[in-house]
Parts: sequence; structure tokens; C-alpha cells
Amino acid sequence: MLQQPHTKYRAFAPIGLKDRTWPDAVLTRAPIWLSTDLRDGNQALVEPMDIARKMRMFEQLVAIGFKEIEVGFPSASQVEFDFVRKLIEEDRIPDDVTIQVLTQAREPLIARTFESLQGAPRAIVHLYNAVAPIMRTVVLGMDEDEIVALATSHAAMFNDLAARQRHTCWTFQYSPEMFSGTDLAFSKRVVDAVTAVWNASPERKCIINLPSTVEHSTPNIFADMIEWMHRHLARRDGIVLSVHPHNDRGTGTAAGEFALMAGADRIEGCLFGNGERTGNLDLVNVALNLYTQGVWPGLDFSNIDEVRATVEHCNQIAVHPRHPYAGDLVYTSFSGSHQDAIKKAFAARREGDVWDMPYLPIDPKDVGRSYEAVIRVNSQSGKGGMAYLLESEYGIEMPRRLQIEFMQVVQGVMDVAGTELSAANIYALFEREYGLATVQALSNRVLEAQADASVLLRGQLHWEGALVDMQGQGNGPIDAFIQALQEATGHRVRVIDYHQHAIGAGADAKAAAYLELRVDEAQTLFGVGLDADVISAALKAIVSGLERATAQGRQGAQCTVVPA
Ligand SMILES: CC(=O)SCCNC(=O)CCNC(=O)[C@H](O)C(C)(C)COP(=O)(O)OP(=O)(O)OC[C@H]1O[C@@H](n2cnc3c(N)ncnc32)[C@H](O)[C@@H]1OP(=O)(O)O
Ligand SMILES: CC(C)C(=O)C(=O)O
Ligand SMILES: [Mg+2]
Repeated sequence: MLQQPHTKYRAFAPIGLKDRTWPDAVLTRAPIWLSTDLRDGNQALVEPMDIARKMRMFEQLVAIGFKEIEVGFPSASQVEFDFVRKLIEEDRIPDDVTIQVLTQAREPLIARTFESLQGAPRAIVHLYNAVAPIMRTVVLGMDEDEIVALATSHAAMFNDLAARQRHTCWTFQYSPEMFSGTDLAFSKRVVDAVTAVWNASPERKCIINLPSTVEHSTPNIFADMIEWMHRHLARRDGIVLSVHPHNDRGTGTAAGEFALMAGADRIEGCLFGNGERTGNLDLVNVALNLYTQGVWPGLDFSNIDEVRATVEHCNQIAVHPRHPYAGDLVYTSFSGSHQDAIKKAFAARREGDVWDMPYLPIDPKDVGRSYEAVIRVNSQSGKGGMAYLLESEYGIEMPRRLQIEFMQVVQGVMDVAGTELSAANIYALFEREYGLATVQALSNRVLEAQADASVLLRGQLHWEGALVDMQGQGNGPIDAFIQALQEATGHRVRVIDYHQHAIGAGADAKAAAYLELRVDEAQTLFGVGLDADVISAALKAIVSGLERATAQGRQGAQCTVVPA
């Protein structure tokens, strides 16, 4: 029988940490953030950044508020080396920012790394070597003792080289590469040996960074591993415990968050999750997840589009439109029921309320987005979304039954076009359907109060291409107009419902009138009028409704074809 391909994989063994505490932990403060955009992110690019791009990224990271930034792998190339030199020699590193650089545990590379840091006021030097069995056997050809010796001998080199550059305030960092694929006891053995060489203490802490170099377990297992290390490492009070998740299973964010719950103090990642293969942990995602729990992350993403533009420029990789918090579409609802709920929640929301909005986990304004894109209308949309757009963009506050009526018009267009309709498209349809640009106000209008408290209305109506004299009397202008209209056009109109509101304020304010009419006791439909004058708006709305009724009557007559 043919072997099933999946049988060549094996399940990741659970850690079996029985007394784990991390599932109940609640994150209440921000971790120490380390951006490795300029190192792990950069090493994963088709075209690594040149110095200009690196500088632009560095300045963006500083502007966001990162205090620790891994700026490169100085022994890898001249560009990497020169960039570190430029930062130092041109005094580009703010006083509250520490740069970090990475080196393999190899003598010449370490020497070159320290050379790149000459004159730096502060620096984190980051040492790594692989510890996982597959790397030990296949790549390095070393047994466990030899790996420990590799790590400790090169860690000792750090002590020596740092002692020769006394003007720099040094922090040492060690990463057991492929920690997530390594037996915990062995990881602890290597890390304990390194921290002993560095004599880590509360006064002179070092950073121990535990990577899921390749993510190959569920995030709860990674969290168990971090909690185990947090509880078992020697010199724990001399260690800043850091994690460095990757995202191969698409759970990098969860792994990072669980790891923080499990005792990690610090987290490494890249903006929007750039990095090797499927990327590093997405720092924006984790930071804004904290933000939406009411925890200030200490990183400023109040203009996320600017950050995204910088990252896209530097990495030459586009951020996906569905990317959490940053994508073009992530604050947009197309589907009708979502739009309906958002519209109602916006209407119910009062200044100062806790953010509790359906389908919007964060206020788009907090990341510099407007509400404009929150609702977009296509064939999946309903009246709520359409009405929201007309209200938010044009100040049109349609009564509910008008929404239902006009949505049929919108739906008809959408069914034919099949594409999205913008607010401007919808307004153009609304304008055409209700004759907003064509229905004219009553000319030479005269309104006279009568002794019996009624009013007399006179004027000239634009009706079917002619200017018709009209006159009527009633208990108000609308009543009088309806009387006059019947005489002038022969159509009997009854007002069923009436809504009006102002659009805008001051000299530019307009009145909007929405009248539901019964025409000739045959049709019920709306008319809409907009005018600077309230009475004109209402009268226009009646003419709008009457014109629609007669147009629909004509259409109905044309359509009534009786087959022979
Ligand atoms: C998970 C991570 O992200 S780790 C960071 C990875 N980042 C990078 O590799 C980017 C920068 N790297 C580079 O520019 C280069 O790879 C360099 C400069 C580091 C090394 O370049 P080279 O010397 O040409 O070697 P190469 O890249 O092929 O590395 C493989 C060699 O290093 C050895 N090696 C790998 N890791 C280690 C280590 N930690 N300590 C000692 N030797 C190591 C391998 O066994 C292999 O040795 P071999 O040539 O004797 O077979
Ligand atoms: C160098 C280490 C921290 C790394 O990038 C990894 O293991 O993913
Ligand atoms: Mg990495």
C-alpha cells in the first residue's frame, strides 16, 4: 500500500508541565520590545536593505518608541558593518536607545562585531549557536559537551573583547538557536553555562533569548517551555528572559503572548511580521493587542499608515489588505448585518464610553484611520450600510422606510454592475432617483395667513416641462400646496409621514425633507427635497414623490404587455 505522505512527520511532544500557571496569567504591562527588522527581517529579504533604507527604518523604529533595536549582523557584509559605524560615528543613536548586533559563535565574526561597535555608548551584543539535535548532528557535527564548550568559549571571548572597549556600556545576549526544537534540560544546561561565564547578576543582567527558530508546535507548548525555563534557569534574577517567536504555523502572535504570560520579560519581532519564511512575530500585532486590552504598549502606532509605508518601502514587500490593524480592509465591513450593527452602535455611542463596538475591535482613529472606510457597499450589503454612507458623507439621515425603498434602487444597480458602490456613486443614484438636482422650488411663492388661521399659497410650478400657475388653501403650507397641486396636475396626494432635518450649520445650512406620500390612492412612495428654505424643501419633496409616482405609472403601463 502507498504510504500516506503525512506519515513522514511526527507529532511534537508535549512538555507535560503539570503545574503550569501561564494560562491564568493576565498581561497588565508592556514587555521590553526588541525590533529585529534590521537583522532578522533584513536577512529574509530578496534584496536586503541598503544603508539609506536601513537608516529610514531605524529612524522609523526610534519614532515608534523602540528602545532596543537590533541593527544588523556586522560581520555578514560591508553594508552591515558600515551601517553600524554610521550610526555610531554620526551620533544617530538617541540617548535612550540601545542598538543590538548579532554574531555567530565564531571567533573572527565576534572580533569583527566588536570592532563595528567601537565608540558606541551602549550596545547589546548577541551571540548564538544552534543547540537542537538536528543542528548538532547534521550541521555542526558536535555532541552536547562540544556544544556547551562552543557556547562558553565564545561567551568568554565577549568578556575579553568588552574589557578592551571600556567606554561602552555592554549588555550580552545569548540565544540557543532552535530552542523550540531542543530538549529543555539541554537548553538549560547550555544557558546556565553561558550565564556563569558572564557572571550574570541582578546588577549586571544578561539577556537570554529563547527562539522558536522554526515554529513547529502549538503555542501552548512553547508557553510551557518558557515557563519551565523561567522556573528552572540558574541566575534567573540576573537574566532578562526574552523570546523570539517565528510564525511557521501562523501562531507567532499567540506564542509570543503566551510566552509573556509564562514569564518572559522581553519579546523580539518585526513590524507587520516580516522575517524568515512566514516571518518573525508581528510586533504591531502584539502591541496593539495589548492596547485593545487597555494596556499602553509604549509603542506609538497612532499613524499606522505612515509606519506601513516606511516598512513597505524598506522591505519592498506589501502589507496584506487583511493584515491585523494595518491592512487596507481591516476596518471595513461589506456585509449588511455587520454594517447595520456598526451604524446603530455609532449612533448609540457617547463620548467617553468604553470602546465596545461590534466588528471593530479598535477605534480606527487610534491608528490614524478615518471612519470613512468602515462601511463599504457591495452586493453583500444592506440598507444600514448604504444609509451610513449617505449620512456620514452627505449628512442625509434617511427615515427607515425610505432606506428600505431606496435600497431596492441600489440593489438593482448592484445586481447589474456586480461591483462596489462608493458613497459618491450612491449619492448620485439618490440624487437621480429623487430628482434632487431637477425638481425646482415653487416660483414666485406667496404665502398669506388668512383670518380663519388657514394659509393661502400662490406660485408657479414647473410641471412636465411647463410653468403652471397654482393656488391653494389649507391649514399649513403643505396642506395648501397639496390642494393647489390637485387642481394644477389632477393628482391627489396625501402625506403619510414627514421627516426633516438640517444638513450643516450657519449660512450654508440646508433643510432636508423626506415625505412619504400616497398618490392617487394607488402608490405609496417617498419624495425627497433639499433646499436652503425649510418650506421649499418640503414642497420639493412632494413634487419629487409625485414625479416618481407618475414616472413609475408610465413604466408600469409600458411593462403591462399582455401576450397574445
Ligand atoms: C536563525 C537565525 O536567524 S541565525 C542568523 C542567520 N543569519 C545569517 O546567516 C545572515 C548573515 N550570515 C552571513 O553573512 C554568513 O552566513 C556568515 C558571514 C555568518 C558566515 O558565512 P560563511 O562562513 O560563508 O558560512 P556559511 O554561511 O555557509 O555558514 C556555514 C558554516 O558555518 C558553520 N556554523 C554555523 N553556525 C555556526 C556556529 N554557531 N558556530 C560555528 N560555526 C557555525 C557551519 O557548520 C558551516 O561550516 P562549514 O563551512 O565548516 O561547513
Ligand atoms: C538568532 C536567533 C535568535 C534567531 O533569529 C532565531 O533563532 O530565529
Ligand atoms: Mg529568527
